[in-house]
Amino acid sequence: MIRLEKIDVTFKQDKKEIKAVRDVSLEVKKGEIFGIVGYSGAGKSTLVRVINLLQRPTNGEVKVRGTSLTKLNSKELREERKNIGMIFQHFNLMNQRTIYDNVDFSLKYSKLSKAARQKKVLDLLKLVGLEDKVTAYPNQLSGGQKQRVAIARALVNDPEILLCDEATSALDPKTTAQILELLKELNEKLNLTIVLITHEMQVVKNICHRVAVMEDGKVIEEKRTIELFSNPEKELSQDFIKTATHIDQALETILNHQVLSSLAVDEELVELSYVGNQTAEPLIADLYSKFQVKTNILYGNIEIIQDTPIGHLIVNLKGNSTQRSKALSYLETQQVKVKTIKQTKEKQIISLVEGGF
Ligand SMILES: Nc1ncnc2c1ncn2[C@@H]1O[C@H](COP(=O)(O)OP(=O)(O)OP(=O)(O)O)[C@@H](O)[C@H]1O
Repeated sequence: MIRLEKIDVTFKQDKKEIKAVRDVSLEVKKGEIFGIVGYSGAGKSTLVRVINLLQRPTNGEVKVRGTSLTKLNSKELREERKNIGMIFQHFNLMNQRTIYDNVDFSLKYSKLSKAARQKKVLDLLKLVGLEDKVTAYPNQLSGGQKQRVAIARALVNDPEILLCDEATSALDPKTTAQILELLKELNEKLNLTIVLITHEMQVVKNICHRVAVMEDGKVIEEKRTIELFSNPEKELSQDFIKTATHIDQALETILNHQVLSSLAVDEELVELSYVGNQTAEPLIADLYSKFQVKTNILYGNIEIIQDTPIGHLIVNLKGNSTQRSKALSYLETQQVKVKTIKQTKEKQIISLVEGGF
């Protein structure tokens, strides 16, 4: 549906060049929800605006349904853009007009009859759950409701593509979840292709099928969401995942907590992660029966991403170092990823004791 080929965007500012997007190639398939995630300044907004040529690339090709947008004249481009709706963080509604008029405005050049046009607007407002707000004004609506109006407006020309530029960033978590649910519904009902940019991995986790991670204008990792969550390769991706699974907060709490973080010589603090339907309990029971290693779970979290559970645990393993090492190897044979967070080196302690401490 969308193909970006070797896109560069360079801005010139006070004789300085800012390379906002560097050599990005991406493909988004029809009916897909594709996420672009990155910190502020990574180039996400610039890249998403390239898709409908709100931002012309300095180099590279933008193809939508096989058509090269950069080669179209302005009339052809206007026509092609009808196929691409867009919503923004701050909704961009016209405050002096009613909700009905805000949606209807985008049909200004449509060839629909008056009755068909009216039906279209009312149907869309119903689709986004605002049939009772037809005569209200934007400042009488909540943030979530305003975004619903913006979604209705973006869909008025029956586009196949919806671009979402930080569409939930101004909303509280509950409203964010409701808007994401609506986007998911529209994706399924209308087979709408959605490209969504965000700095929140939580958003990606909830609805994206695939995701690209951007840093410094480049796409540094791109894969299915489940794969990114189960096997993030780049450090930045790992950081993002930690914020979505809350494992970073858990670790901080544990490491700052004297009782939790102080380890005896036969203990080890370990992070375990696993994907799929296995649960941790039988494995943990195995660690005791097979290797006499006792496991104390300090934190546990299971995310369901596209119907697949992904588990993260922080555990304290207690046993002698040979037993612990065998237990960890065993976990790895069971497709559990193991990362030691903290251990007390026995040798160090022995040498301190021998040294008279
Ligand atoms: N019109 C412009 N002129 C000059 N520089 C720009 C322009 N638009 C964006 N930039 C710069 O390009 C870089 C990428 O900005 P962009 O807005 O695409 O990033 P982003 O990842 O969307 O960040 P944010 O979420 O904060 O908007 C930044 O350094 C920004 O300052």
